[in-house]
Amino acid sequence: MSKLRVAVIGARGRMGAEAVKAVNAADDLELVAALGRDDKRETLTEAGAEVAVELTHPDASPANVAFCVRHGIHAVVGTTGWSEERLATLRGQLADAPGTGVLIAPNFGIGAVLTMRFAQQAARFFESVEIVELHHPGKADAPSGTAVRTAQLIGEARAAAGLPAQPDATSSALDGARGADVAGVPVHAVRLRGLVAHQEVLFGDEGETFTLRHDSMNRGSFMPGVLLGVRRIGGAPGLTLGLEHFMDLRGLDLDG
Ligand SMILES: NC(=O)C1=CN([C@@H]2O[C@H](COP(=O)(O)OP(=O)(O)OC[C@H]3O[C@@H](n4cnc5c(N)ncnc54)[C@H](O)[C@@H]3O)[C@@H](O)[C@H]2O)C=CC1
Ligand SMILES: O=C(O)C1=N[C@H](C(=O)O)C[C@H](O)C1
Repeated sequence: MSKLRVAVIGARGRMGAEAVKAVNAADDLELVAALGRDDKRETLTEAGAEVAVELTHPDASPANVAFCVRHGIHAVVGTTGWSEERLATLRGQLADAPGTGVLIAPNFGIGAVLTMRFAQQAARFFESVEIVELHHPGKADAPSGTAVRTAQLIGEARAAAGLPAQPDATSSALDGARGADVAGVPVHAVRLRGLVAHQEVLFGDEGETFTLRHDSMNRGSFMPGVLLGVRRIGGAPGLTLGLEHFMDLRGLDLDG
């Protein structure tokens, strides 16, 4: 059986280095290119990459992915910062590249995907909800892509259930004290030496609170999700948003 030819873009970064190790350790995958910031994108085509894992910086990711799509290379993207505008541009690029697949996953951690799903399911039952994401101090963006996606999913679930905006009597606050408003959900970002990637979703209502927490203790935690994406993306043309689409979530279906 021939091996799937995989490239890693951002290969010398924290996540990219881990992805290089994971691809090298997989019997069914062959690492054909490992690109750093100064390498030409043409290295991907010269190496005959079939799938590229993209783990760079929000400012660099759209151009890297556009190159892949133009050359029929499937992309598994973990980089954050994919705004609606950037996604719309990518959808246009994919329309001209039938057969090419791009997975954009805010978080490759299985527990993080489940946290998002459970938060979506719990959202309609509580008056209040806030998100606290906690990361290493080297992280470029805030709030995290995972927190933004979680807040969007909660906001959609609250709207679908007809819930009003959350009550909040704050009339005097220092800038930032109530976090960033994402889809009506306050999101707070902590940056602390010693942390890797963590998130709490706090729900509250009369007399009770309910907290979902996920912790990635190391970047190896993301690799089963990266490899799942690499193996599945060739069979999923177009844009896939979120690793959950490649996971069997039967029994965790969203109703309504
Ligand atoms: N989806 C997920 O599960 C995860 C996503 N991430 C995201 O992945 C991205 C990278 O995170 P880290 O590895 O921690 O960052 P990092 O800063 O350690 O690594 C990024 C690497 O990309 C390189 N780079 C920048 N521009 C480039 C370009 N145009 N071409 C090739 N390489 C380029 C940098 O030189 C650096 O080596 C961030 O957006 C982060 O939020 C991080 C962890 C998990
Ligand atoms: O930069 C990180 O480290 C992480 N980035 C992703 C995000 O922004 O959600 C995923 C995870 O939180 C780790």
